[in-house]
Amino acid sequence: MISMKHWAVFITNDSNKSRFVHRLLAGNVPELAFPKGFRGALLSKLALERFMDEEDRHGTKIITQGTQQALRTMSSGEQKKALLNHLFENDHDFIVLDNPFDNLDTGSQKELTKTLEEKSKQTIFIQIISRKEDLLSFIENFGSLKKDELSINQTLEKTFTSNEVPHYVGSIPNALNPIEFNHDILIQLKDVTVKFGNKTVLQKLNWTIKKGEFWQLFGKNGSGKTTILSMVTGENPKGYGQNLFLFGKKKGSGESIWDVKKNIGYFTPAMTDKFKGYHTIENMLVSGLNDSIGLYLKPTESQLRLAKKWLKLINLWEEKDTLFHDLSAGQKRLVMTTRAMIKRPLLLILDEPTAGLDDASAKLLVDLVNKISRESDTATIFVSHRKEPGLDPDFIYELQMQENGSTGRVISSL
Ligand SMILES: Nc1ncnc2c1ncn2[C@@H]1O[C@H](COP(=O)(O)OP(=O)(O)OP(=O)(O)O)[C@@H](O)[C@H]1O
Repeated sequence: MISMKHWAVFITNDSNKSRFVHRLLAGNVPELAFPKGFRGALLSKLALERFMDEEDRHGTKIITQGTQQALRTMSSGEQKKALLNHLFENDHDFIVLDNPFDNLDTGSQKELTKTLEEKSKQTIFIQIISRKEDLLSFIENFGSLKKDELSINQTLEKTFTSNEVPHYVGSIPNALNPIEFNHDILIQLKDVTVKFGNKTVLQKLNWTIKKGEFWQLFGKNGSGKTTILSMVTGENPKGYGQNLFLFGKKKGSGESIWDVKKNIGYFTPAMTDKFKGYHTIENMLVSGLNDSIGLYLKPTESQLRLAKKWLKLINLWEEKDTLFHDLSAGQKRLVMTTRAMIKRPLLLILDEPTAGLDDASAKLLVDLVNKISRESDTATIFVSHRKEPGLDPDFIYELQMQENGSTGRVISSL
């Protein structure tokens, strides 16, 4: 009988995680002393992405056979549960859990913890982990991955080396061409309801976002956070015919999607993961001024001067010619947040910007967002399941799931 030795492998933004996971699944990590022929499976965002692609391209339902709904339209929690059930139904000796709690609300985290605890008697788990608070309590073997090198640590304490968080230098740079908007209210939802088929997802929501306000959008998996964001960005056709006002205009009153988008800076980590281009980080920043990903026009002197100010602020000026592709995950997030902010939009939307980051990088990003909110009159919506230590929003908009759709409530933290 094989002993149930579970592992946590701590990674930082410098670790070559995907190479390591690949080696693990191929049975190529002798440090863990797994028997030959041990069969492993992977619970990760990438694994989910593959199932979604398969469904999009060939209509093949593999992990959601019991339902009509497309995997891609499910909430993160629903997707993870579907994949985990699928993995448990098949015979595996070990399962690699790549940051399993990312994108999960606290209720779903507890539920997942319980399931994993139960299953830990039959299946070996290897938790790839970047936030200390996520450690599964039944794990007693620890390693850390620096670049490609796995070191085995005797104790948990030895696994964590403190990362110094540097401070930002200077203040948030001004806009090149400030956006003219002379009203106080940016976004207003009055009794907005959204249904998919028979299912009501949002029920009579009321939300007013004013200039300069800092909001955290909070709610369980499946409560409708992504849906409400797609109403705010004007992308969701379900906004037509409702009392939805975007930057002073009623949705459907002849405004184009670009009229709305020019006022918004948007970042979600999926943008980074999918971004395959080879651009310098300087060009990446400048492209944020044109709302494009690549850079199609030669940047002007004033655009380059502005990019320099931002790069100095985030301590990446020395790296201006580095390819975006070659940055660490934490640096990429800082660049993408800055890129979303460089035009000084009226509204900055950051959708789970800290998911998958280690503690030090998450803190760095949170500090930047607090600073942006303090020093500019851009309003911010920060979506996160975690109570991010140090995040300092003015208000929380909480979606509360009810039987007939989520309702919203405002919690002031002023
Ligand atoms: N196009 C669609 N068709 C059917 N159902 C949908 C569609 N889009 C979303 N839903 C459902 O609406 C609900 C809300 O989904 P949404 O993605 O907005 O939640 P969320 O709060 O963002 O979740 P998470 O935190 O897990 O990302 C979910 O139950 C989801 O399955």
